[in-house]
Amino acid sequence: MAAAAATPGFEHMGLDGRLLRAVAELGWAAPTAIQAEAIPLALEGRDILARARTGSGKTGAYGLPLLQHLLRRRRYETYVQVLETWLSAGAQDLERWESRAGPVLTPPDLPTLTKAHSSPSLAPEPPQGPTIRVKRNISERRTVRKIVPKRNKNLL
Ligand SMILES: Nc1ncnc2c1ncn2[C@@H]1O[C@H](COP(=O)(O)OP(=O)(O)OP(=O)(O)O)[C@@H](O)[C@H]1O
Repeated sequence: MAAAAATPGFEHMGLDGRLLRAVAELGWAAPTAIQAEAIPLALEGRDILARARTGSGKTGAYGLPLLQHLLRRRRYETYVQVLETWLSAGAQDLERWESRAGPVLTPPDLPTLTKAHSSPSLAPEPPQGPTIRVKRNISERRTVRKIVPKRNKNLL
């Protein structure tokens, strides 16, 4: 698709660097006419009704702003969306679901959502080691902790 004559490059549109790299990899040196008009307006959040002939680059005209919007979404929104997808899919096994969705959710050159391990595990508790009792002396201003192994509990 030929770019519009004298059209500034994609880099002047405020597109995310990752999209600029993708566009360069596609060999798109400059936006087509419909892209040059539509992308800046779409990035501003304006509603657009556009018409251009087939093969004129309309897909990029709406696709690039759409991708930019998705890339800029806050992590929390993405997290909620991932959870909703997971729940609606009815997957029983989070690990299996992640192994399927992981490559889609976190392409190698995008910032990743790291998995948190703070939730309680459903796996049976591992055998406990020696019991350690903690005694706090709350009568003092500073909390004093005494850690006394069970075998020395007679010291308490
Ligand atoms: N800025 C650009 N520079 C060079 N090539 C481009 C550019 N934008 C799109 N193209 C290429 O032009 C071709 C046609 O683009 P595209 O399919 O987006 O057009 P379209 O207007 O959406 O077509 P249709 O009306 O058939 O849906 C594709 O091969 C696409 O990769």
